[in-house]
Amino acid sequence: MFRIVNRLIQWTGKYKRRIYIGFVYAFIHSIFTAIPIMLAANGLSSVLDDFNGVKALESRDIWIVLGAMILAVLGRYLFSYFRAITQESVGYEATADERIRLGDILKRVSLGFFSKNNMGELSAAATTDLSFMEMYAMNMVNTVVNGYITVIVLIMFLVFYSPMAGGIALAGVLLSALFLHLLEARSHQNAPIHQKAQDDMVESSIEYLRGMQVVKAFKQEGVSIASIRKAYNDSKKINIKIEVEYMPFNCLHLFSLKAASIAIVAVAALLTYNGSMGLPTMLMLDMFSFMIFGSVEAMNNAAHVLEVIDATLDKLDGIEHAEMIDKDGEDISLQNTDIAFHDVTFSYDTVPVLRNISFSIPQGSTTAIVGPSGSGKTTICNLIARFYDVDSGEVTVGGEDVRNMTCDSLLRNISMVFQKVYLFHDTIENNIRFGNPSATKEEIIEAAKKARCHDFITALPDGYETVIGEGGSTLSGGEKQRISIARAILKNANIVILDEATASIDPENEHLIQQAISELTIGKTVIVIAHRLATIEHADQILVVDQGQVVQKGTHQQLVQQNGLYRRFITIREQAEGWSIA
Ligand SMILES: Nc1ncnc2c1ncn2[C@@H]1O[C@H](COP(=O)(O)OP(=O)(O)OP(=O)(O)O)[C@@H](O)[C@H]1O
Repeated sequence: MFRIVNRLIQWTGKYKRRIYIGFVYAFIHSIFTAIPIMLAANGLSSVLDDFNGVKALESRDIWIVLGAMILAVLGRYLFSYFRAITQESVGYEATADERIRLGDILKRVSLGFFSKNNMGELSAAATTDLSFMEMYAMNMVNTVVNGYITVIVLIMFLVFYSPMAGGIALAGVLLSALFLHLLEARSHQNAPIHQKAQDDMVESSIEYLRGMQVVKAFKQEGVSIASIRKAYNDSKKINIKIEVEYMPFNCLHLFSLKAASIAIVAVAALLTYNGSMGLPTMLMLDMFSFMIFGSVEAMNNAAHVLEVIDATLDKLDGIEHAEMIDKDGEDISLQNTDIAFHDVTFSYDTVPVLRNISFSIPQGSTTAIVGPSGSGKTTICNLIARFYDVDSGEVTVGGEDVRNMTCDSLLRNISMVFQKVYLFHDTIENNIRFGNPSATKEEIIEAAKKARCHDFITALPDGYETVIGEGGSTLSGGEKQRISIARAILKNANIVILDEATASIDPENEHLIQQAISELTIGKTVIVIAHRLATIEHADQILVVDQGQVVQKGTHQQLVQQNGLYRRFITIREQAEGWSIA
């Protein structure tokens, strides 16, 4: 238990000093807890002396005892307050820092990390797991360390009056600690299972909500509900299993403390009966016996919670030690935006996706990448942005190997417009501002105008302040696309990577999107995964990709002369768009 508490304290990093100061306050608080009982016993002793005619009780003595008791009680609450304000907020502050740290790390790991790690697990780490830490971390430090500080201080007082009673109290605490240790061992096995059940619950809930449209369209509520129900059921089962398994240890832990209380009362009574202890001391020991273990009784709950915290810290450690793709990168300012692939080979796992690819894209030119689905077009774009690292060969931007650069310094130069637009659950203004956090409102409106979205935004009741539903669900596909282009226009990076929409958009929207893209790409180095004939035809260079290789390279005029994949591809597109090769 103390190992985990220590780990927890180390996790709080720069705040741990406040935790240690809190321990000192807890120690003083415990002394003030014992003092009123001693004073009450002293007062009672004086009353008895007066009653027995040994020494007359003076009113001054009564006032001194009463005053000291009031001061001790005030001292107790004061130090309890000091401890709380010093320690309690550490959990919230350390958790907030951890969330920011996780965000930074996740931004800098390879995208492969997200395929290898379960999304439910990652989401739970940043949400439910950290909320659990937020709520319980300091609570546990208080329960365990401050609890034992209180019990040790009270045992010391007890030993002062009766070594035997003190010995019994110590034996009770040690015995209860043994049962707690056994409970902890069980908990250690159950905590990861408990956490996995939690992660599965988060994962299936996210999956269910994400897939709601498909679920409804295919009337398959039953199928998706089955997996969510299984996750909830598993979580219920593990919680019941934990309760049942812990019951005997909980009982033994409490029994050993209660038995020690009773034994202290019995010993005190016996010593008083023998005449070796006065009545006031006996009453004081009785009072101690009822309150001494109060601070350690709740330790059984702490044992389990600490095991869950331990498993959570393991998980956070795993994320924190994830390899950052740019850990050796430097902040480099590019002199130009020429892009080149030199004999690049890449695989997501072991199966090669790109094989020995070489090409170059001069600054300011437009390159269209075409090819069948799954041929590797998106992968090429992902390598330019260094979402992954190549297996062999080299990708250079502005003559620099992208592996020499930090993600931030590389991505400063790149704007990406994805086919699948993601808008945050925030105002339209903030969604556009994402392209440049320091942009003024005027610059945002300017970008929105260029992206042809100003008119529809101002027609909304809250205009730029309109909060977009999660994933942009309150806007049409074309509107979302234009907002994402406004975001990229605002970023004003010199390289634009564009994944042209394949989904059919109505002609009016398509026209507006094309105008927005023209504004975005003026004077830039453009790489476009192209589907529209007009885009392909007007590109300065076309790369035809097939099965992970660049099989043809040239302008439209050059490639249509060749009897290759490009010609077949264009014929199919012409049929789809009703064109013919000139
Ligand atoms: N994250 C990933 N993990 C593993 N394999 C992947 C991943 N992304 C893509 N692939 C595989 O790599 C290959 C190339 O995919 P890529 O997305 O680059 O093709 P594409 O030409 O862009 O396809 P499309 O036109 O359908 O978008 C495909 O076989 C795909 O299944």
